[in-house]
Amino acid sequence: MSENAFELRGLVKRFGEKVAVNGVDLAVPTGSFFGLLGPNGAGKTTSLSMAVGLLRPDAGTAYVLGHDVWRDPVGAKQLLGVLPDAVRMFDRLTGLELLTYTGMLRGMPAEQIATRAGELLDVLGLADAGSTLVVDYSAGMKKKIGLACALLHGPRLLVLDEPFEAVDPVSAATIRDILHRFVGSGGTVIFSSHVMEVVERLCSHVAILADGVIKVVGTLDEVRGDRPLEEIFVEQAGGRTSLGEELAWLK
Ligand SMILES: Nc1ncnc2c1ncn2[C@@H]1O[C@H](COP(=O)(O)OP(=O)(O)OP(=O)(O)O)[C@@H](O)[C@H]1O
Repeated sequence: MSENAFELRGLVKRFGEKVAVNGVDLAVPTGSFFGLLGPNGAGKTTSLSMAVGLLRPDAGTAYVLGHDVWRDPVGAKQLLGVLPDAVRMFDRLTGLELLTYTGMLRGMPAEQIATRAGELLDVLGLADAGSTLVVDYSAGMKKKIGLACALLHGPRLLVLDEPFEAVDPVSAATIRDILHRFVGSGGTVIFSSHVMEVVERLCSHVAILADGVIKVVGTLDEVRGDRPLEEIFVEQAGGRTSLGEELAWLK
């Protein structure tokens, strides 16, 4: 097995004049719980979208357990579970229908789809919402059904864009348990987040992305040293903009 579950080499993406991602290199060791941090607009979603085959890069390559995502998409995607950011789902389906459809697209046997879909809906607290249209789900429920879709086929690498955003604390604890079990069984997780506590609590490795480049990367202990992770983040992300006279009227 490849030493790195996930490898990005020289990823670049421009939108017109804007260079959103400016040569991202990242190696995610197999079995790691990897947090990708960065301020708003840093290029996290753009990098992860290119890395999982959802957005074509202008340059660079992405490998999932040795499979080139763009040259061998079938090989890569069999091993990959993805929770995209703005979850683009077929939301006129119920939760159960969406899982069933996802399983069929994956070529899974009907019986296996039914068993796993039922278990996922149960564990994620969506059993009662199994017959509700996804379009009528709350933001947190959409996140959870997106995660269920990512897990259904039993991937070996999970790439999750802000999986804890909008999720209540009980569900967040369940998701943490699921991800811990996944990593414990040899899987690899990479997720983006703005929440330092979540990253410090969960991650073995961390990278900070700002202005479309990786500023710092390593094990959690290597990156934070003896300082709070938030301090490193603020430093790498360009520091705080302090208020002068601006918004003085906001009294
Ligand atoms: N489709 C697009 N068209 C034009 N510009 C885009 C597009 N997608 C992203 N961008 C720009 O690329 C930059 C990086 O955006 P991206 O969504 O990757 O950031 P992010 O780190 O995920 O931010 P956030 O934490 O706010 O979700 C931003 O300046 C954004 O405006």
